[in-house]
Amino acid sequence: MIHVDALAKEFSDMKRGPVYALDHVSFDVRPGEIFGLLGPNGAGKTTCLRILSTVLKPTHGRALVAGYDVVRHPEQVRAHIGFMSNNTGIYDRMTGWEMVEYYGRLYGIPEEQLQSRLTEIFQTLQMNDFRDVLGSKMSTGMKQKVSIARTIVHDPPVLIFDEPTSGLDVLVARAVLETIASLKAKGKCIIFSTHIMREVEKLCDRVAIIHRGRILAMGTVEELTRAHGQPDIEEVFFKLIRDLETELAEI
Ligand SMILES: Nc1ncnc2c1ncn2[C@@H]1O[C@H](COP(=O)(O)OP(=O)(O)OP(=O)(O)O)[C@@H](O)[C@H]1O
Repeated sequence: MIHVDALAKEFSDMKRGPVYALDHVSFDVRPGEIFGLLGPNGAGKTTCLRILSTVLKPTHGRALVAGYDVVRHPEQVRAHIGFMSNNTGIYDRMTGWEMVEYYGRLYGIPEEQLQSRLTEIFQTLQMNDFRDVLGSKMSTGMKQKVSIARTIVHDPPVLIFDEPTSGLDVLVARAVLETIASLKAKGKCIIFSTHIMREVEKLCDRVAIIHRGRILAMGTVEELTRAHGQPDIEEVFFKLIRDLETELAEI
C-alpha cells in the first residue's frame, strides 16, 4: 500500500547550506499494518510524511501510495489518503459537524451518503456531545477528535499521522491511540511519526528508527531489541543514535 524506495529530500537553508532532511530511505507498509517512524526532533519524520501526502516533492527516489506515484499522480494519492498533521488547524467559526461535513464535500462524498457517514463517525469517536460547539470554544481534545474525523471522513485506505498525540493530555492521547488501533482493525494501512517509545511498543507492528534523515534500523520491537542486544526499544534507540553520532564525530 505504501512503497518507498531510496527517497531523499534536500533543502537549501540560507544559514546552514544544504540540509539532507531525508537521506535515501526505503520501506513498505501493508494494509492492516501500523508502521512507526521513531526519531528525535529534526530526524526527517515530518519531511517523509509530507512527501507521502504530496505536500512536498522528493529530490530523489520514489514513493507509491495505494499504487500511485506521489509525484506523477498526486491527485490520486490525495484521494486515497487521510493526512493528519500535528497542527490541527480548526476553524474558529465552524462547529465540529460543519467542519467534518465541509471536508466530506471537498472529497466529493455524495450528499445522501455524507450525512450517514457523519453520524457514524460522530458516534464512533464519541463526538455527539459537542457536535454543535464552535471551534473557538473547543478543548484541545475536542479539536483533536474533529481533526481525526475529517482525516477519515472519506474512508481512505491509507492513513498518515504526524505526531498525533503531541501536546495532548494522557486521556485524549489514549483515545487517539485507540482510534488508530481500531482503524488498523478495519484493515487500514497506517504510518505515523512519534518520539514516544511507549506508543511504538503499544501500537506499532513495525518501526523504523530514523535520525539525521537516515533509517538506522527497522523491524518489530522484538526483532530490534534482539538484534541490538537491548532490553527495550528506548535502549535500542539511544544506542543507535549514540553509535551514529560517534561515527560522525570520528570522520
Ligand atoms: N522547508 C525547510 N527548509 C529548510 N530546512 C528544512 C525545511 N523543512 C525541514 N527542514 C530541516 O530538515 C530536517 C528534518 O526536519 P523534519 O521536520 O522532517 O524533522 P522531524 O523528524 O519531523 O522533527 P520534528 O519532530 O522536530 O518535526 C531538519 O533539520 C529541519 O530543520
